[in-house]
Amino acid sequence: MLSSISKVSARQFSSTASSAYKVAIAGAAGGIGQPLSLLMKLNHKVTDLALYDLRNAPGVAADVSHVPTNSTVKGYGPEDDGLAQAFSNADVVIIPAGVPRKPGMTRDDLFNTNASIVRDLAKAVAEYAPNAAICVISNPVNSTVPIVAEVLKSKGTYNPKKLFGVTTLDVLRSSRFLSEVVGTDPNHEPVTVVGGHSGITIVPLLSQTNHKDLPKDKYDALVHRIQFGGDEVVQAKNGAGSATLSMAQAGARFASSVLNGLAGEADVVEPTFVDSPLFKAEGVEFFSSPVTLGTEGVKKIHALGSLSSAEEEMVATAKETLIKNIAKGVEFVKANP
Ligand SMILES: NC(=O)C1=CN([C@@H]2O[C@H](COP(=O)(O)OP(=O)(O)OC[C@H]3O[C@@H](n4cnc5c(N)ncnc54)[C@H](O)[C@@H]3O)[C@@H](O)[C@H]2O)C=CC1
Ligand SMILES: O=C([O-])CC(=O)C(=O)O
Repeated sequence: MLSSISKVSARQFSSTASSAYKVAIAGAAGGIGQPLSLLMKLNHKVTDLALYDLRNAPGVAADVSHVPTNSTVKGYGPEDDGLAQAFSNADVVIIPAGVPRKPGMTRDDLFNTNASIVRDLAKAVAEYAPNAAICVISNPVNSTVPIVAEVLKSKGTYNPKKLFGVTTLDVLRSSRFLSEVVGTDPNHEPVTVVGGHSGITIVPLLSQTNHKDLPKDKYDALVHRIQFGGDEVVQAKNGAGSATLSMAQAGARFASSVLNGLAGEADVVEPTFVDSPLFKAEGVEFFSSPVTLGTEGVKKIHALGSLSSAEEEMVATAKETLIKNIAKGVEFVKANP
């Protein structure tokens, strides 16, 4: 029997439903964008792949287009209404556009540059692809997702069921790092990760795995590694950027799950950062938890389930930070519409 992770991986490239989708990627020539474009080219549900970037998207498109799957690939730059052409009629828009971290920076340090990039791309989605499911990769995700929501609200096209912050890399890392600690196959170690996508807002629910009794030192080190896994890559790349290849796999898995949901497949569940009722009463407008994906986007937002006391504490801390990160995004759009 396939484990849940294997099932998700097997479905990433499959075409079980009769479906034909246009996927647009903004930032397609970047470190994430290029391998993500390749992985989306391998997805048989994608029939039209539109690659947009400020530079070099036509080159990436020409390259990827030689892969023999049943889709057309076109690359667009900002000239000749390229953004309109790339986004128009897209079913899914994936946004990895923006600058990555260098050593010593937090994701929040990217806000000043990436906020306006994401705001402007959100305006284009509102205009050219108002029905698209939007997958936001650009950091800081805890703020860029509220930025997109705020722009879409101002344009009257906000659909909370179709806006997703991509937190899948935290899920992949959790499986991998847990399997390293316990000496198992990561394919058999699904881990639910909730909260947000930065440091202490990343909360892995290890008490819901088969390894809830890890010794405290191992547990603490594992949680820290999951929360700060991004830093490991930033430091190893030593100024040349952050995670790109593992992020491309995470982004492709998430976007493929969105497509599987749109195609009507059953039981497609991924943790993702969405407009969520879970802690709205406490002022937390967006929160990541497992979400069932369906034909209209979000079908069901799942509650967190039972938590250990350590997890309860981490969720409480995450909520405090998230409230601030979300407000920062909302205020940015209000001040800079
Ligand atoms: N959500 C997550 O888990 C993760 C998010 N990230 C974030 O993804 C973003 C991209 O990272 P990389 O691909 O490594 O960066 P990169 O610098 O290699 O690529 C970014 C691309 O975006 C393009 N770009 C910039 N402004 C644009 C605009 N207005 N329209 C279209 N394209 C534009 C650039 O030309 C470049 O090709 C960063 O913000 C990074 O922090 C990275 C890893 C994981
Ligand atoms: O660490 C970063 O800046 C990139 C990122 O979000 C990750 O790798 O999780």
